[in-house]
Amino acid sequence: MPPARRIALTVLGRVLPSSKSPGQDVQAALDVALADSTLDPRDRGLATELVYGYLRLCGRLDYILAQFLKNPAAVPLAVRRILGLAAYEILHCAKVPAYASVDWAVSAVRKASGKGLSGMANAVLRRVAADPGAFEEPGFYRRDRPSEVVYLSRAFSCPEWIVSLWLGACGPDETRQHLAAQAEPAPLGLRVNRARPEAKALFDALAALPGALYAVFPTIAVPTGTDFAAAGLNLPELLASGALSRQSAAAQDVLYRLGLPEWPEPVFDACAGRGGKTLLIAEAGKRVFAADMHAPRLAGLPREAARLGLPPIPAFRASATKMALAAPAGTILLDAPCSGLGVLSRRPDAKWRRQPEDIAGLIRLQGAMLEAAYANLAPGGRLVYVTCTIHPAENEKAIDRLGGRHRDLILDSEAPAVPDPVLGETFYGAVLRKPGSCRVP
Ligand SMILES: C[S@@+](CC[C@H](N)C(=O)[O-])C[C@H]1O[C@@H](n2cnc3c(N)ncnc32)[C@H](O)[C@@H]1O
Repeated sequence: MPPARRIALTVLGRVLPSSKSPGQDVQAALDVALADSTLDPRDRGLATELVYGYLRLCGRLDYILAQFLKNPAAVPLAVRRILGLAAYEILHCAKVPAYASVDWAVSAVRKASGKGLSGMANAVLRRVAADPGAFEEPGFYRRDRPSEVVYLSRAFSCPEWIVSLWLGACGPDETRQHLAAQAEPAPLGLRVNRARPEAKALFDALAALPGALYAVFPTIAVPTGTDFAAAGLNLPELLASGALSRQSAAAQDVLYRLGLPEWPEPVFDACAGRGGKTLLIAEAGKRVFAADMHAPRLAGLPREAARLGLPPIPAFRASATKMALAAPAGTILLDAPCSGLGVLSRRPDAKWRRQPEDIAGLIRLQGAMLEAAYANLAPGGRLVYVTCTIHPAENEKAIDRLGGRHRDLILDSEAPAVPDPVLGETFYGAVLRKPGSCRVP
């Protein structure tokens, strides 16, 4: 089997949940598989595209293939995955000729399960390749007159429980926008290091890239696959020198929508993870310190601060549910662990790995964090709550519950979890205030 497909199938086997495993995080599984391999850069790119593309669309691909199989349930899982990956290539990888996808997949099926199924694989994939336009027709997914939830789930490759949740929470129009966004690749988000003197010139050059989707200083979004070299920009060098960082544009945008420049200092980023938002806040000229429950996630922060030419950022391991700040913070940022349903275009594994029963535990954790943060907030201080999900119980209702317990809490502003057709990702945020005036040093 060609190496990029072999790696992609191995990674998918580790990421998608099974009776034996809840499935691994896609980027972690891909990093391990690529580190073990000797793939050239082109094949690494292809393996990455196949893994992410398949995860985005596998619900829809399974449905398509099932229409051409006599008894889909009888086809072994390994064979279904090979067919699904080849169907993804045929329908979505313009650079790979369909005959090449059919060839490798038929040989792989023969190797995995014998000659009988390879004939079936050949026939099915040729039928998929014969009329790709048929799968763009809504009627293809409605032949048996399914419910709206089942139809949307098939056509947009999204589990039924998420479709139902969104229909109930935001109605049919917004649901379709969220569904369309999660079925497309997320753009490449970039953050210009505004602490650098050349920041404005670099921003202007990036904003002028053909196809640039979003450019509001210091944030840029461009389609994946944008040719930076053609515009005279050396992306690896700009990243290595600290002039630029990769960061989802929607993740940056939510902080500005929540009034970042006005947040009182110092800012305590209590769920800093690898420090994406911590570093943005530091680049914006704010004093910031950071914590996370998982120490290894914080390990790269000193290196990142040095890359960006920032002073060292104090960081420590701590649970935000047991916050005990020695000195009060002007702003406490809770970029809370959540179900991630707003960033499925970037993390498509989450829709297959998350289960509806996970939500109750997340709501409890978010509630405990909000409670602890509010208790640690100085009078006049801000509590900024952010999630990357589209789930009212983790968003507005989490704030309502906190407000129900603390009648003095003031809701300063809110960034609702509405669809973003340009950036393809949805964040929620709220800025809460404790009465009084902020007198933090
Ligand atoms: C949404 S991610 C943060 C992403 C990060 N702020 C960024 O911009 O890159 C949520 C983070 O919460 C952390 N976390 C989970 N439970 C926690 C807890 N009880 N206390 C503090 N952090 C926690 C996770 O380790 C994870 O890094």
